[in-house]
Amino acid sequence: QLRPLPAAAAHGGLPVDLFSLSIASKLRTDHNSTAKASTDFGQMVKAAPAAVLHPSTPADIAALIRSSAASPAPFPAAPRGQGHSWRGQALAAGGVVVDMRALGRRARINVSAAAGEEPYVDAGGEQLWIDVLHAALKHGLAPRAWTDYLRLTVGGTLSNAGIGGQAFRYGPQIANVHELDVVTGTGEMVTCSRDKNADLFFAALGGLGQFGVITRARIRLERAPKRVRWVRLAYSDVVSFTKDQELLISNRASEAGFDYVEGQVQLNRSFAEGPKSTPFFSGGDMTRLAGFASRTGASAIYYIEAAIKWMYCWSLSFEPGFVFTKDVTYVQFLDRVRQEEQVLRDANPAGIILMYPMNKDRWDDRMTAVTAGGEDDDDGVFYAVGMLWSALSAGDVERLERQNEAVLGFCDEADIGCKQYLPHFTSQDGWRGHFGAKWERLVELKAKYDPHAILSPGQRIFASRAEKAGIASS
Ligand SMILES: Cc1cc2nc3c(=O)[nH]c(=O)nc-3n(C[C@H](O)[C@H](O)[C@H](O)COP(=O)(O)OP(=O)(O)OC[C@H]3O[C@@H](n4cnc5c(N)ncnc54)[C@H](O)[C@@H]3O)c2cc1C
Repeated sequence: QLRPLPAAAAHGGLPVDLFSLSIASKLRTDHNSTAKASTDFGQMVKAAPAAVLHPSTPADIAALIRSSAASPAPFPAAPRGQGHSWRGQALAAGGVVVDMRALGRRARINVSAAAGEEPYVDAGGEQLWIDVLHAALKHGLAPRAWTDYLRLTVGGTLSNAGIGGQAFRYGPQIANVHELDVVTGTGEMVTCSRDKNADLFFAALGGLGQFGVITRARIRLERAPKRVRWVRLAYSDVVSFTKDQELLISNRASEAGFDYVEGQVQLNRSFAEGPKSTPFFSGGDMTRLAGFASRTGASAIYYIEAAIKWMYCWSLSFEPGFVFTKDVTYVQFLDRVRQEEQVLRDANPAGIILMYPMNKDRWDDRMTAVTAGGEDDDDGVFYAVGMLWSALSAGDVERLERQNEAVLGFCDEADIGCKQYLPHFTSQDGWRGHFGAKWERLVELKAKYDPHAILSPGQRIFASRAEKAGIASS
């Protein structure tokens, strides 16, 4: 059952004059359109917008936002990419959801591969990473930093960070962007980069949609390998597993050809409950792994997943005989989660745990995204741990939420410097703690670029003027 998003629909509805603007024909108010924009991938919350905008150009988005900003009661507006959020981050209760994918009906991916110049791609914020990949590959090129799953939009992942197994080496996707076009919360269309309107550039990258709508990103490209060797190494103890992960992300190893390093934890019991084979592991491999798990009595089997351009001999401590390799095309490798997703959906497992080792120095601290660990951490390594649970039956959501809270509570008590990726808080104190030293700057930039708190209200970081008035009068 979907829960209504609390405290979000406090303003007085859309001003009628919005429908007299040039964008009127692009606003949909029918039930189908608003219902689709009322929830997201997580299906845990719902909040209906009054209308959905199908923009043809970034100027349409600017017109919408200007109209809100000029109204005596500004209404919320949220860009929606693929809606692959799960806490209502792309919803706009009573306001307008901007269906970014409508922009992509025009070809908005342009690759620049002039001889002697560093190649890049200009991609619309609404474009899917899989389409960016295919466009770049026509020139033998590809972006360097990926999410594991490619059917997410450029604007959606750049608003968070965009992490995957390449981040230890190249940083998250936000660290691989040269320039952005952004429509701010005052309806201005601004081009920004490290040298031009730099405060907006750094704010928007990892900015949870709070400072502007990203309508174009210039993304760094490099020559794409045709094939890669995809490797999985199995471990029965977590200490050897993490020691080897950290060895593989060290400079020495990455210079030796490792482009991608990720970890996966498979709970012992899931050998009985999970799929009998996967696109990577054959039925025979799974039987051997299940035997290994039961022989060692380990509560979990840990895999390092890596991609290398050539086979490399290294003093790793994986279980002898438990190295699995596959030679695949680069596209098969990057798009591997697509196939695995189907298998996992059919097998209906309760979830998977991923562990990505990261080098902190590949993250640019001027950007809004925050990372775990303190400045005094000597080794500069932190882990992104993804606990991807699915609720399969009634009561599961509450149970899983309690489980997540317990994990966060444990990290707190054990003083493990931990930050949420794709964060969710119900109070501003929670957000203040999340952003830490960046919070005051964030408040200043919000006042500059979205003074009426119009944008992406589903993140629930800043209250709109109407909400503040509601809070004051209640
Ligand atoms: C199956 C699945 C796999 C995933 N895999 C990964 C992964 O490997 N790595 C990773 O880092 N993350 C991953 N994620 C998380 C994902 O990156 C985020 O949920 C991301 O926001 C999804 O992009 P989207 O296009 O669906 O964004 P939406 O859910 O549509 O939007 C997310 C937020 O960004 C805002 N927004 C959307 N578009 C723009 C824009 N153009 N400009 C400014 N703000 C915008 C929205 O208003 C909202 O607040 C995954 C999520 C799912 C469901």
